[in-house]
Amino acid sequence: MNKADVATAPITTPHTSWDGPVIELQNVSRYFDTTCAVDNVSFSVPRGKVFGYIGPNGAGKTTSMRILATLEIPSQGDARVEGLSSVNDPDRVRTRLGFMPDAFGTYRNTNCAEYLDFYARSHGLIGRQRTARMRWVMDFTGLRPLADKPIRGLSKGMRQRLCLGRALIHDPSVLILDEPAAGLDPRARIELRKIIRTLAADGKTILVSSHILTELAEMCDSVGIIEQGHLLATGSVDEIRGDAKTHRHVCIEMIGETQSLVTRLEAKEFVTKLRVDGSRVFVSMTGDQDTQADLLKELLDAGIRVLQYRSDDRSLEDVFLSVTKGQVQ
Ligand SMILES: Nc1ncnc2c1ncn2[C@@H]1O[C@H](COP(=O)(O)OP(=O)(O)OP(=O)(O)O)[C@@H](O)[C@H]1O
Repeated sequence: MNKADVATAPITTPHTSWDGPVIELQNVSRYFDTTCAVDNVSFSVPRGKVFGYIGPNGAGKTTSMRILATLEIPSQGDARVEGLSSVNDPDRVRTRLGFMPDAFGTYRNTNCAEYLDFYARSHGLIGRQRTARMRWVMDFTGLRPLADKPIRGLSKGMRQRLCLGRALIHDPSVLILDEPAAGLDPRARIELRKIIRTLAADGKTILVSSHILTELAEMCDSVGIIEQGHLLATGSVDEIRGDAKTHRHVCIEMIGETQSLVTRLEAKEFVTKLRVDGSRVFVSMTGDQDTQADLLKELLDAGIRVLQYRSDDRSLEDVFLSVTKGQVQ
């Protein structure tokens, strides 16, 4: 390929036709002296999906992400990007992934455009290809009006965008985002969520960590909960919530004393748990939405004066608290 061909080549890194898991951790462990930061962790993410990595401080999220990003060597196991080993093939892995670390290290005297240009050059982008890629990243992240602004003058939200832009500059097929929403205001978080979903819709495979669990619920196709290096649960958000399709939690608020309602509910085989709090009765039950709707009809037909009848599905926070022990290492 001559120089002119390179300059007019499509602005994408070559993506493989790999159709296996795009991200894969296989029995990864990492020790720091006696601390086991990551303990035999395995999970995989298919192309175009977003995997949320949830855990308290010191759980091992950053260490696992750094291993995948070729910045840390595992004590055991392997991490793979499009089938390539982060341990044995780090150079090729780096061409396929963009890493947004939780701490933003910058050269403070540079401006946004210089910063992105530096990373574009580091990835070997040249000529019109580099210019076009820079333009795309600035437009996508909304940084174009700030191109000449010194980095030291950027808000937290804009810094995060710049850091994401840096991770995207070489058009990687995999993105690893370590706590990208930390410190952002609500609007910036919503915007970040949209950006991540847009990138996934474009075929990028994304591993994102957060302490902000409800954020992950909306953004991720599947999640993993990690604590003290152990992956405690993985699955889709519904699976993690405890099979929401077959287990339901309903809050019934009524006018009048609750005893007649409680007696009626206790007689139901599908009711597994009851708790009364003033005029409200919290019901755990097996069954689907028809079971839930039929119960409401029965209560109304029986003359029970229902004021409110609402699903009280467990939030990810509840799941997180019940799965983890609150231990920090
Ligand atoms: N370079 C290192 N040397 C020694 N211990 C380390 C090192 N890196 C991480 N650890 C330890 O490994 C454990 C996991 O840390 P890690 O940063 O991966 O957790 P995390 O889930 O990302 O936490 P946070 O949410 O606070 O960033 C912690 O006990 C941490 O102190």
